[in-house]
Order: sequence, then structure tokens, then C-alpha cells
Amino acid sequence: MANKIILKEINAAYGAVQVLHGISMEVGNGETVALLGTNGNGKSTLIKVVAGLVKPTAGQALAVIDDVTHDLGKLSPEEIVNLGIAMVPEGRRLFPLLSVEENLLLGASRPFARSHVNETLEFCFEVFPKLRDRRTQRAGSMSGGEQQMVALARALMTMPKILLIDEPSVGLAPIIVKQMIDKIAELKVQKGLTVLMAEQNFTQAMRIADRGYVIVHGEIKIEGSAKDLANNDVVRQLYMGM
Ligand SMILES: Nc1ncnc2c1ncn2[C@@H]1O[C@H](COP(=O)(O)OP(=O)(O)OP(=O)(O)O)[C@@H](O)[C@H]1O
Repeated sequence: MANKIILKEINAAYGAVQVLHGISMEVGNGETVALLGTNGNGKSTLIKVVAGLVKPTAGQALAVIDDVTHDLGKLSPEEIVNLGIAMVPEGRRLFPLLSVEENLLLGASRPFARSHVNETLEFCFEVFPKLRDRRTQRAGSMSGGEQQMVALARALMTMPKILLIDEPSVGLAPIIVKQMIDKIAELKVQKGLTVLMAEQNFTQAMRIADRGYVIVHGEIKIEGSAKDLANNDVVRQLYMGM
């Protein structure tokens, strides 16, 4: 059964300020697609459109879940989570005073996930053994990398089919970024996920992405495979200073 995202000519605005201009893109079943671009170009806003947190002012945001098409513009964020689309927000947004385990359990709020909570929690602890060791520790006292693990695991607790990940590498040391990106690739295979990931770190993102889209000032400027993008002059200028 296929799980996809299809965006058609999406515009989005904060008040009078339009930040997305006619974005059309697709994330195919089982694909990992990277949304690339430097700060403030609209990556987070686009992720939020898919999560239902920002409503498009024009265009259509569709998700296909188990072969059924849904219009995301007409659904609440909660309904979108219930469909099987989970977001790992930028900056992790954990409950700092709650324990690691309590944060994870809050992820299992949708009815389908609630009935599988024990096995999903066990799966998360197998993926991130450190979280099992630290299950009673307050999330706010974990390191940045550990907090990113909690945020990723909390999204997995919703038992998603499509995973949206906003800037997983922000504020993390290079070695931790590499581990986190590897973990996302591993999870995608294990769970057969469709993944849309916003990331500024071009090299790390394109290590695991099947394709990428580069957003500049709220428009898609370039799209292609990792190889196409790495050979593109504009990308080389933007990311590699060449
Ligand atoms: N809640 C908001 N209200 C008003 N403007 C906003 C809001 N959120 C984002 N913006 C503006 O929208 C534009 C796009 O921001 P967005 O966060 O989508 O970019 P980004 O590429 O994800 O960058 P970053 O990695 O810094 O989050 C920016 O100019 C930003 O200032």
C-alpha cells in the first residue's frame, strides 16, 4: 500500500507576508526526500503545511495513506497525526520536566498507537538503547543529541507511515549529526517509512536522500537526485562555496 505526499502550487503566508510561492513537489512511496535551503527560505513552513500547522493560502497539499488520498488543507493537525503522518519539529519541542519515557508515551496519543504502546516503546528502546537506560531522566537534562533521539522516538510512538523531520542536525556536533542521519536511514528501511526531511546540511542529508529540492525565497529552484544536485553549479555555490 502506497504512502505519498503530493504538493501542488502551494502558497503560504504569515499574515500579509507570503513565504511560499507556488511549491509543487512529491515524496513517493518509501522515498526519502530532502528539503534543502539555508535559514529562512521556507523549509519549516513547508513541513508545517504537510503537518497541518500552516494552512496553504492557495494550492493543494495531498497525502496518500494506504492508497487513499486526503486533502491536508482540510484536516486539523490532530487528524493528520491520526492518518499516520508524524512530525519531528525543529528544536525538538520536548516536555523538559517530564521523563524520557513520559515524553515517549505522550507520542502514543492516537488511538491506533495507544493499543500498541508497549511494543512500540520496546522498539524505540531497541533503536535507541540509551533511551532505555535514561528512561526516568528528565528530558530537559539530556544532551542535544539525546534530545533529538527522544524527539525522533516520540514521533515513532505515533506509528507513522510518513515521517516529517525538521532540521535534525541543528545544534549537534558533526559526529552526532552523522549518527542521527544514519539512524533515520535505518528506521526508514525497518519501518518502510516515507520521509520528508528539511535539512541545511546538504552533505549529510544527501547521503541518505533519494532526491532533494532546494528552496530559495519560498520557491523551488532546483530538484534532482543526490548526484544531480552535487554537480549543480548553484548548489555548489550555495553549499560548498565553490
Ligand atoms: N510564525 C511566523 N510568523 C511570521 N513569520 C514567520 C513565522 N514563521 C516563519 N516566518 C517567516 O517565514 C520565512 C520562512 O521561515 P521558515 O522557518 O519556514 O524557514 P526555514 O527555511 O525553515 O528556516 P529555519 O531553518 O531558520 O527555520 C522567514 O522569513 C520567517 O521569518
